[in-house]
Amino acid sequence: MKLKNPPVNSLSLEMLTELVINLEKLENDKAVRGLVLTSEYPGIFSAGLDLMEMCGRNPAHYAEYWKALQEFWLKLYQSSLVVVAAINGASPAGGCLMSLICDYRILADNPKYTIGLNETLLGIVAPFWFKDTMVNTIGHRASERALQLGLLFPPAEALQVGLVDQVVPEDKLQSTALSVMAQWLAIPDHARQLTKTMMRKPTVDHLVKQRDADIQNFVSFVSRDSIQKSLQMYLQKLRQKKS
Ligand SMILES: CCCCCCCCCCCC/C=C/CC(=O)SCCNC(=O)CCNC(=O)[C@H](O)C(C)(C)COP(=O)(O)OP(=O)(O)OC[C@H]1O[C@@H](n2cnc3c(N)ncnc32)[C@H](O)[C@@H]1OP(=O)(O)O
Repeated sequence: MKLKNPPVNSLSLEMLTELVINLEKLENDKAVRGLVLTSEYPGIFSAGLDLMEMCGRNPAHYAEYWKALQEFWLKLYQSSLVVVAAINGASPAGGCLMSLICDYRILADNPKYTIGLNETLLGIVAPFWFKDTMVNTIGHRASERALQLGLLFPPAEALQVGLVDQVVPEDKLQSTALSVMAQWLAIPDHARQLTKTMMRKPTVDHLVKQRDADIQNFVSFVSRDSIQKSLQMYLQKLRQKKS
């Protein structure tokens, strides 16, 4: 599955909705057992959540957006398919989250392709289920440091901390993803799927139990004037970077 939402594959409401529909289709197709997630645009895997969905909108929109993000996370995290992320570009915040919910992550070796949950740099806070997903991957101490500092790791550091499973030359990314997929598909589906469910259930239950409260938290947090100002300033900085 190729992410395709120019210019930076930000996770807009429309993109999240399409991703969920496509995932459902693949899950229901008996001929499909695995999925490689990559970007149509080498250089950018995904810029994460679409900041335009979080700026200057009304509470009903924020609630709808957050619910769609939760839905996407729940679908992909619980997918019965083998999901391999072939990360061919920068992967900040929601882009990193999307990689973390796959079963295996391969990052192309390019110093520009940084990955991490950098929310604090925007003056916002990674919600508990982003944090849980990261802790499940790299452990508590490394997550605490990475989350507080909003670290974006270049490939060698991402590998060292365990945020990705493999770093490979850019031209070997897709072939490596296919050989990793073959290795995972050699395991009987039912045994692998039950194991995945068992490993992920506590994290899934944590969100499912608090879904509505989490939406309310997001809506009231993002509606604050101070948060709106931080997000606007961040967007301005991104735009000024060009000039
Ligand atoms: C008690 C505690 C209570 C806690 C309650 C918690 C409640 C929840 C809190 C809220 C949590 C919200 C979580 C958010 C997670 C996120 O994902 S936020 C998004 C973070 N993303 C980023 O920081 C990435 C920003 N982008 C970049 O760094 C770069 O764009 C790039 C490296 C991806 C690509 O660089 P480059 O190729 O040079 O492109 P640019 O010129 O920078 O960008 C082109 C174009 O795209 C726009 N853009 C970039 N990113 C985004 C984005 N994420 N959303 C929307 N738009 C984006 C950028 O502004 C440019 O636009 P223009 O062409 O200038 O118009």
